[in-house]
Amino acid sequence: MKLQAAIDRRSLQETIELAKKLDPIVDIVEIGTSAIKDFGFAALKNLKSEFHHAEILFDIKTNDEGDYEFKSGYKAGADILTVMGAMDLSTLKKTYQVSQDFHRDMFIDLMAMKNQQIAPLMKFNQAIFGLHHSHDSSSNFDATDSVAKFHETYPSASRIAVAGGIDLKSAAALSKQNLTEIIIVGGAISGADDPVQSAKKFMEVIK
Ligand SMILES: O=C([C@H](O)CO)[C@H](O)[C@H](O)COP(=O)(O)O
Repeated sequence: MKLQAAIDRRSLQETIELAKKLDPIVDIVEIGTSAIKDFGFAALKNLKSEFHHAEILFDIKTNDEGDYEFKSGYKAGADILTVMGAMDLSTLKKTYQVSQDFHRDMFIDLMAMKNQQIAPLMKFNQAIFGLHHSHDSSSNFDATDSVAKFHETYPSASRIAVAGGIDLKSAAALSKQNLTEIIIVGGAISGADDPVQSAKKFMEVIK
């Protein structure tokens, strides 16, 4: 299982400094949606060249203009880009085509989608399917249960990621369950007093 550490709601300088500190420790560093919106690709495009170990994901949550946004994101250095699964299928076809052309990864964010709405997305068989509990939701999220239900319905989806308030306990449970390729941890790492130590603890729990 891989650890993706998400950096959200920080200044540009803090985002870049923390990304570089996390690079040697985690598998994927996520530049969160807030940073993409606040600063844009132009401010972040040199980051990848300063990385030595981790992959970099820009959480752009594409809704439309799939071709343009994905080409821009990969050219800015992303290894992985995100698109919202609930959007028009033509947008996902375009983002998938661009990801294949660039030989990089597409992450389909399944936020707020019902299990049965997801079936048409299975044709994107090399994509990462992200079970993502909304930051704004007040409902509880059982990550292992969501993964189990998704796997039962879509056994062919081999690349599963999960996000939304993941803590050490749920990381350990997901690791034991052994169905998830990537766990995404935001606040529990980037909001910790010592994000590097916190990331190390998550790595210990999942390896
Ligand atoms: O993608 C995210 C969210 O939509 C805000 O942009 C977060 O990075 C993701 O949910 C992980 O963060 P935590 O829920 O704080 O672990």
